[in-house]
Amino acid sequence: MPHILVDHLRKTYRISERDPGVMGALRGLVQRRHRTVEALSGVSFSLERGELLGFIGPNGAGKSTTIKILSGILRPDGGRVKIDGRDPFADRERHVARIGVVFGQRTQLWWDLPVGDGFDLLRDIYRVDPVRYRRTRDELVALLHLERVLDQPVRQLSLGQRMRAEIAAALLHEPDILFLDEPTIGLDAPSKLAVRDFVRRANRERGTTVLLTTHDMHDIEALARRVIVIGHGRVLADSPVEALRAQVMAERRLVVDFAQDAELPVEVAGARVHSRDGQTLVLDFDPAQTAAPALIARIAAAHAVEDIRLEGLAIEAVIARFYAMHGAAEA
Ligand SMILES: Nc1ncnc2c1ncn2[C@@H]1O[C@H](COP(=O)(O)OP(=O)(O)OP(=O)(O)O)[C@@H](O)[C@H]1O
Repeated sequence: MPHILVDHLRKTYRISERDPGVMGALRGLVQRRHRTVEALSGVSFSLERGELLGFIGPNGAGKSTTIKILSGILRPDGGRVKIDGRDPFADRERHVARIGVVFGQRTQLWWDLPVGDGFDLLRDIYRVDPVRYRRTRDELVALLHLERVLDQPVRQLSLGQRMRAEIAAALLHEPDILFLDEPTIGLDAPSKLAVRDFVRRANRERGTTVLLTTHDMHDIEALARRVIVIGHGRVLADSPVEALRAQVMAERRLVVDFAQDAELPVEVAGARVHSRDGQTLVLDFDPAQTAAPALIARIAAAHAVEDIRLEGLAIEAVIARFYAMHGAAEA
């Protein structure tokens, strides 16, 4: 059985609605109206031990709902989840002992307590053996550079310091699985790099299974080999990052800088003119139809050229195209 099995997961939220204004509020006291939002409409996937999965999708796609169900916080309305053979909601107590969860937007530490005291409380909550705890804590403190913040209350930390403390807190009990919901949100570049580096190491060196949701495609490029794209509560794609790129991106792009006095061609055989700006021409072409070396040679032979470069498409653009192809706009 896979480490994590998610089978036709469904979740619907019920939202109470009222008409605007005082009359609406009064009417709402007597008669409540409800609307339902289908957050997950049959999500299925599985993960083997030690995988690192990027879980992406536009706002409102159902990513956080999935993580809340996988971490035993929410009960699904339909479908099945098995993690290490356990049902996360029904078997919550044993389940939480084996997982670590980080929600980028929320803290699991105690706002007014110094970081180190919060760690000690978690040791007691998870009943971690004191010797193991000291070893793991010291290791995490060193790896995440937390030495200087251990005595500081959480509310005084910068966002980057807090996020590093949150990640340490999620790992103090040495879980096999880490759920990270937007762990790099709002962080500056060095803090993002530190978080990514740490997550990569936890996955590679400890074999921790990681499920990561993010809107930062650099996180995906740096960490995930496999991605699941979800939109409108459904899995739209489940594939290696490279396969997703290839599927969406049949075309490649060639940028040609012509010499100062050269006249730019109106058309180029085998390519489509995407744009022109001064002496620069941007061409799109299908590599299955036109070989890049032949195209470059043809242009260089016919024109005075200063520079030619082939561009890969940034993962952001790949994902944006993918959403557009599947009509997966923001919910
Ligand atoms: N507690 C809730 N009550 C009502 N509706 C909710 C609740 N939580 C989520 N939803 C709705 O369920 C849908 C899925 O939300 P979810 O938070 O899982 O999406 P997401 O992919 O994590 O989005 P984001 O990228 O914006 O964090 C959305 O339409 C959202 O408005």
